[in-house]
Amino acid sequence: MLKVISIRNLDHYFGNGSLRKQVLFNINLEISAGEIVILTGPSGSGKTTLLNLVGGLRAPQSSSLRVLGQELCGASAERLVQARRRNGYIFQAHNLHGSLTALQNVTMGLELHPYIELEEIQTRALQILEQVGLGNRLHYYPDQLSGGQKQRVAIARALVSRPQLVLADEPTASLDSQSGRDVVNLMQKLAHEQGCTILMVTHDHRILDIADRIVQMEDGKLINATPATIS
Ligand SMILES: Nc1ncnc2c1ncn2[C@@H]1O[C@H](COP(=O)(O)OP(=O)(O)OP(=O)(O)O)[C@@H](O)[C@H]1O
Repeated sequence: MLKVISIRNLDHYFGNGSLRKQVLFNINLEISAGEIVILTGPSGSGKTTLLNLVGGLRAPQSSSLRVLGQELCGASAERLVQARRRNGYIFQAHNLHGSLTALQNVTMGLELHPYIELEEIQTRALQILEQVGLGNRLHYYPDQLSGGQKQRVAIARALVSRPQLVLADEPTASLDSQSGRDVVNLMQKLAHEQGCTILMVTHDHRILDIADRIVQMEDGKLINATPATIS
């Protein structure tokens, strides 16, 4: 099966000289198309660093990190930007633009894709906002939406370009348990419909069941990679 993510012997360091500190140690991980993988572990264990490397938000320093067939180790800044644009991102703090409506925030997710016609952009944005249950909130600004609704806009924005890979960092952290559950159910449903792969960092034990596989990190190392059903 096609490997969407393939990481071999990956180390990562922050800082220089005497401040240089290793935060990832010999990471090996493969994720197949359509898998939902949760990355969990204690604070400071390196989860966000790994997610950011996979997303091209940081440059990998050594060994091999292939995402959607492209090697990111040694890639130019321009190649990393291109790699970033192919993925969908969902963050804890949703990162919506406060001065744009729900609809405008979602269309922005498509405007980076110059080959998609304006009319198609509008159609897809309306359709996905309907799918996330916000068809009646299209012209609301983030301030006028609840935490869960904002996060649903963020999901719509991440998925509207139908990316093959979605990276999510603590997408439920700011939500109450019901909203958190709704948000991950929605991610799971849309990902299955679109056939996309999800790599999600979370501390939230209430949502581990949506994963096909749970990967545990500790002190910069992967300590297991169990099927979700066993955990
Ligand atoms: N920009 C940076 N510069 C220097 N050190 C960093 C930087 N970002 C992270 N670190 C260090 O790297 C280690 C891993 O951090 P990371 O944020 O990846 O952990 P995490 O598992 O995602 O933690 P949390 O669950 O608290 O978000 C920590 O020791 C952290 O202090």
